[in-house]
Amino acid sequence: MEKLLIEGGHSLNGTVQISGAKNSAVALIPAAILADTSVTIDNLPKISDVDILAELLEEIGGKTELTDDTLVINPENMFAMPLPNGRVKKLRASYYMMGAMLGKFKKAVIGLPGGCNLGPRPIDQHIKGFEALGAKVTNEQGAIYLQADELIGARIYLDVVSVGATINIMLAAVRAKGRTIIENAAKEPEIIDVATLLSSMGANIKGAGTNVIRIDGVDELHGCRHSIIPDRIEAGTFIILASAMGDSVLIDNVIPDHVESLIAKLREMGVMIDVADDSVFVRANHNDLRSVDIKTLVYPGFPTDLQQPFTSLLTKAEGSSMVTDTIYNARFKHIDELRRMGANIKVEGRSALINGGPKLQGATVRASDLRAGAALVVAGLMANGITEITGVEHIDRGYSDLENKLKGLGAKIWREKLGEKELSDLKNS
Ligand SMILES: CC(=O)N[C@H]1[C@@H](OP(=O)(O)OP(=O)(O)OC[C@H]2O[C@@H](n3ccc(=O)[nH]c3=O)[C@H](O)[C@@H]2O)O[C@H](CO)[C@@H](O)[C@@H]1O
Ligand SMILES: C=C(OP(=O)(O)O)C(=O)O
Repeated sequence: MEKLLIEGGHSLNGTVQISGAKNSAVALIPAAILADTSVTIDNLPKISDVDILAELLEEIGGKTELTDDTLVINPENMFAMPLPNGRVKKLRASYYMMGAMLGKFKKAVIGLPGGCNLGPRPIDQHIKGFEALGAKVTNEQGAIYLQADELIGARIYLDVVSVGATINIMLAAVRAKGRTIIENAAKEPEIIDVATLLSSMGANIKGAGTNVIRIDGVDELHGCRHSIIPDRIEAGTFIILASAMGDSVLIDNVIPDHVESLIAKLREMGVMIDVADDSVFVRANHNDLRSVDIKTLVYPGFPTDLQQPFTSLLTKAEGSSMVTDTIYNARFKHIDELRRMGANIKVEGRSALINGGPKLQGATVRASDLRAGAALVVAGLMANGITEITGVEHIDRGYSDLENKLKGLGAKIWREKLGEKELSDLKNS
């Protein structure tokens, strides 16, 4: 196990290239199960979620070849191998194995997913969708058993706007007989990316990116080549970092529309931002930031996945800011760690009240989840002195080459192995 060390207080300058989107990649890889021939996915981020999904495809008989940022998946010998335990528990997106295997084999056994611990993360809407398509679904000892004689298109209204349920139902429905209509669908850009890959494989999908998606099932899907969209959450994290510590930073390979809600809030805070076709240039005004309130919402609202790093930035803004997370009720595990660094933050229910101003101090802190890790990296770069961050494995789930990208901007950040005492303290904590 490793820790990240950051010497704070150095300003950031230069250009950073954004990688392909984690939340697309983790759906596109399982989607390849549905094809009869090889699928090639380009612009993959180098993250552990991608490695684990490729291993899961190997477990069910697939062949995968990862070179640089390209993954070739040969699904020809895949079979409906049950996956009740093991790797499926290590990430959230293993739930997409359910939709893809149900679509292809009409059956699947998949353990309940892992992923960031943000409070309850039920998958009832995924199951409601699979059942509407004709699958029998049971939950036995922490694994979901799915079985259908045939899948038949249906009209499905999602009670909760869910990214995962929208994509999972699409994955099963592309091979169902007849038309499926998903109403109250999620509209995140990653959903359009998955629909684009499935369409290149021969699927018939209309309306992805709106709240009504129509899918006409087809008998077979073939291989194709697809390049992943840029990661709007990684881009947003670097825009926040640049707003905190940048003199002038160009965040390149971005779709600026995807980060519009963030840019609007940063401009309210006094950050100077120029937007071009596929890049965002931040000229920070980082010693004179104004406080703002944010509320996380489904896309195109402010993304919950940027709430935690944004909270770190707000500790620098004079005055009181309120952060409300309407998507998850327990996405505040980073707050205790920020307090260790001297932040003045009170949590009440789904909101955090940040009294900004005093400079953070380096401390030893723990990343409890992926974006808590990002929040602590932002805080560490802002703080006086050295910050040590454990729980780096969470950060590695979703940020591609984070240290090198930051070093390229002038940050002092490095990685060390945990000593024996640190390991035993962690075990006992
Ligand atoms: C791998 C992936 O893409 N992860 C993203 C995905 O997670 P994930 O797909 O898990 O998130 P959802 O959009 O499904 O969840 C949104 C909300 O709906 C609730 N819900 C969801 C499904 C369900 O069946 N029942 C239910 O009640 C959840 O508890 C949550 O409160 O979207 C989240 C919201 O943008 C992001 O934070 C995650 O980064
Ligand atoms: C919550 C996240 O990831 P996951 O859904 O994979 O746990 C995230 O990317 O911020």
